[in-house]
Amino acid sequence: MRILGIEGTAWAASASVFETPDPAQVTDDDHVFIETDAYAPDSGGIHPREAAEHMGEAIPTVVKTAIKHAHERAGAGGTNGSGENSAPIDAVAFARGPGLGPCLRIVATAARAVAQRFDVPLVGVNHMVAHLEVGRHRSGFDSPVCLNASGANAHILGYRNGRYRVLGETMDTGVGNAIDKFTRHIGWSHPGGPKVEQHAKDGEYHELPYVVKGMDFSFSGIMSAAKQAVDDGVPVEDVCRGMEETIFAMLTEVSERALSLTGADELVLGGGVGQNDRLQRMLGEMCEQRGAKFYAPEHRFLRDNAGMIAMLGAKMYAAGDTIPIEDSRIDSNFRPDEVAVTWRGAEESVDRHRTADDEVQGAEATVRFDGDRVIKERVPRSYRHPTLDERLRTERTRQEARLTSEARRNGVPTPLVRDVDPQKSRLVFQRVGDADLRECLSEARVADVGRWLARIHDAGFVHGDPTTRNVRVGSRGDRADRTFLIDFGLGYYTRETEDHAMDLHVLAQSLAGTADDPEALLSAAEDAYRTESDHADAVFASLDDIEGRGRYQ
Ligand SMILES: C[C@@H](O)[C@H](NC(=O)OP(=O)(O)OC[C@H]1O[C@@H](n2cnc3c(N)ncnc32)[C@H](O)[C@@H]1O)C(=O)O
Ligand SMILES: Nc1ncnc2c1ncn2[C@@H]1O[C@H](COP(=O)(O)OP(=O)(O)OP(=O)(O)O)[C@@H](O)[C@H]1O
Ligand SMILES: [Fe+2]
Repeated sequence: MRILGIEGTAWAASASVFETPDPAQVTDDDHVFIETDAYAPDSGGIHPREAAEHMGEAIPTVVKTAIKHAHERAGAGGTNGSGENSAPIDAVAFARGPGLGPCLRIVATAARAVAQRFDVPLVGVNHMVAHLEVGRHRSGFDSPVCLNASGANAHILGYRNGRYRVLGETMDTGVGNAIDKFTRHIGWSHPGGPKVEQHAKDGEYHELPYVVKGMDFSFSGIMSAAKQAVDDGVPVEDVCRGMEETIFAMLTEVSERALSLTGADELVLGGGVGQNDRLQRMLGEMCEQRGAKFYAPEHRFLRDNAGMIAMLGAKMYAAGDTIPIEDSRIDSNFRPDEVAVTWRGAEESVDRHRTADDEVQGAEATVRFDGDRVIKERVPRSYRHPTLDERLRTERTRQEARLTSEARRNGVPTPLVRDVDPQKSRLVFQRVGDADLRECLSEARVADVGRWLARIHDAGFVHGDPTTRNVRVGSRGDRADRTFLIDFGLGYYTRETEDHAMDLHVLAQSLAGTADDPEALLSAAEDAYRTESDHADAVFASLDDIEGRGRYQ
């Protein structure tokens, strides 16, 4: 099978030829040819009009080069015969979105023209799914969690029941764009990522805000603080180092959380920021320490490139997932979780249960069971800078002790705190429940969670990570069947409705990531929240806002 791929969502005018005997798996006979013409702005960031002008000029040329290459391959014994008029390809795959509308239109027009010329089918590819499928394909992993760290995006995805679920994502800008905005502020040319990497090598760690909420994260506070630090005279190398240490530790932490939540033991990386060596080393180290496998594709497959479009195009074409020309319009806000994944079996899922014994490795702590006591220790994470690591562990341990008790005082079942030692990042709790909620989901239990969240919000704080693994259910330590909230380490005091809504959003994401029928469960939680809360309308308005926010402008 030979597929022509075309990419041009923002800066890379790129065409490729992907040839494979079996699109379902990586083989020694896979052949990838990529021709890219990059747009580099003279000043500032990417200008949509200039980018589109670049696409208009460069796409026809790179496509021509790729077609010539396909003809050569076909002549060299390919499956489609040779000669100017016979089709040297089986299908044309193009990036349908997300991306800049004017650029996408040029790509789609070129793809339609080539498909018509050779009378072959058209395949419309989601660029973000391509960023993750290229890693999955080349790693040979079965069912990895995927971290996409690209310019306009940042999210962590897992496959379940025919869709890629967004387990966590940025609450504001993409990770590359955040870095590029900082470098623009200090007058460095676009793209800024590689320059930050270079300067960080000579820098000392400078502390910046660290913002993780469940598996979501935010960059805006870090970026304002980074700009301010440079304006205040902190050496730029130190700020670059601080940015890398902070941002990449956040991405590594959420990746570890996603592995822990889903029980997966494979991680793949995608996106242009994935070329950063420090990010790759942090992810590699985290995976090694938890016994998971990590794969990062070569740089030419990480940054935007048509190779990944053709590779996913081949899988889709083999699954019969082609589109008629009249349905091939672009979608500049195309989300990865909108894609019906036709090329993978519904039974494959990142969703494996761990067998329970007397020790559990959580996302950030080791939990030991000792009779009716639970000893939770936040073990150092060597991938993090030691100063940041120490700060996070002590702060979270203190906060967890405080908020677990405060929730209890507000009528929310939580374990009793028997001992706390912030220096050693160690807590001793009463053991509660018989199982994690994720193993025995029911509407009544999820409704309890909605009710408990409303109570703590009315009391002026959030849980910060209300996933189905941070709820214990059962009768241990009590007579009746009860639903306990645990793991308040990411909680904090706040009366902002947006922070309260984030708790509900994290719960929704975790249900989508672990339940077969998340909608009914989520409604149960939301109904209970509505009944219990003093300010439900404002919280739900804010939740709509969070969930409707476009990430791809
Ligand atoms: C929608 C699509 O157009 C968009 N593409 C995109 O953002 O290009 P990509 O090639 O995936 O990523 C580019 C970003 O990657 C950053 N980057 C490149 N090399 C880097 C490095 N060594 N360290 C950190 N960032 C780096 C650049 O600064 C830039 O922000 C996306 O995938 O979000
Ligand atoms: N008090 C408790 N009683 C019973 N089981 C507990 C208790 N505390 C923790 N556990 C068990 O240990 C697991 C990990 O605990 P916890 O969530 O506190 O750690 P963590 O490292 O923060 O995990 P994560 O961030 O992945 O949720 C829980 O999912 C639960 O199964
Ligand atoms: Fe990209």
